[in-house]
Amino acid sequence: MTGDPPGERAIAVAGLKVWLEKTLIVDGVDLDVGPGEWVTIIGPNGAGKSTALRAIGGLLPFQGLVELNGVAVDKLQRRERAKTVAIVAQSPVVPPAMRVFDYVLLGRTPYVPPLGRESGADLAVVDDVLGELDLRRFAGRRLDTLSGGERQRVFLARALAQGARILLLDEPTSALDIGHQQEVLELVDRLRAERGLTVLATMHDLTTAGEYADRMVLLAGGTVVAAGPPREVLTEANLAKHYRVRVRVIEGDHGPLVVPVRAT
Ligand SMILES: Nc1ncnc2c1ncn2[C@@H]1O[C@H](COP(=O)(O)OP(=O)(O)OP(=O)(O)O)[C@@H](O)[C@H]1O
Repeated sequence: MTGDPPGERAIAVAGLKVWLEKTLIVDGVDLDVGPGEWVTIIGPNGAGKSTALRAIGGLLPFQGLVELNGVAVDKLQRRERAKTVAIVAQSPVVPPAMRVFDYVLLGRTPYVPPLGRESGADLAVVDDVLGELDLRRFAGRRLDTLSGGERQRVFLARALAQGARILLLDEPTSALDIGHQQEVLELVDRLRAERGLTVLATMHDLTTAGEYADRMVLLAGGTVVAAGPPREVLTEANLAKHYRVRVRVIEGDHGPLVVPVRAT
């Protein structure tokens, strides 16, 4: 249950084009994500996944339509946008000496009045989020003393403290071992259910991506070349064509298992 009106789309993208340094990187992408849904964008290196995600989050200029909860992202003021959508970047730049609590508190910036300070309510939100993500014991620790998995949870905590219902995750598990990958993805999935979050992610591990996504979008050369439930996207033919690899796709308990096989 998300509390959203039925039939609404949390994210609607049509004809999205993004140029970087005069090069067309995202070339006419269409995609929709329903409230409470988890959609994952996959595709080979350089396909344009991060660029598309950043444009959808309003961080890059683009051509085409991007609506978040029915409002064009480029029409949202910065603060309103931050209350609507939270982005966890692939490798967020963090001040290394900053303490975990202060970093997560940055998520409350859109709620702090100009020239004002965070309220007691903001501090309480941060404390709640730290509790929910099992991070209270790290509240006073410097960010540069955390392990990769702990740091990834802190990035998520900051995004959650923002109070946005749409979460954009750019390779949320790339630096993590399989145990921590699972931990972070389970956490996102639980929060999605409990808070009615909508998730649009990019991921490289195809089997894991397929286990958590309701639907997938395969991007290659800046365009959508396949979209649908994991079973329809993660096919041997699609992966051979767009990743130039030989794989076996085996039916697993929670979706297709993608196993690379030697060419010779
Ligand atoms: N500032 C830039 N100027 C020109 N080209 C850029 C710029 N930034 C990125 N690119 C190019 O845009 C293309 C898409 O990059 P993007 O990071 O969106 O791909 P990706 O699918 O997320 O890749 P990866 O899986 O490697 O993270 C790449 O070829 C990259 O070199």
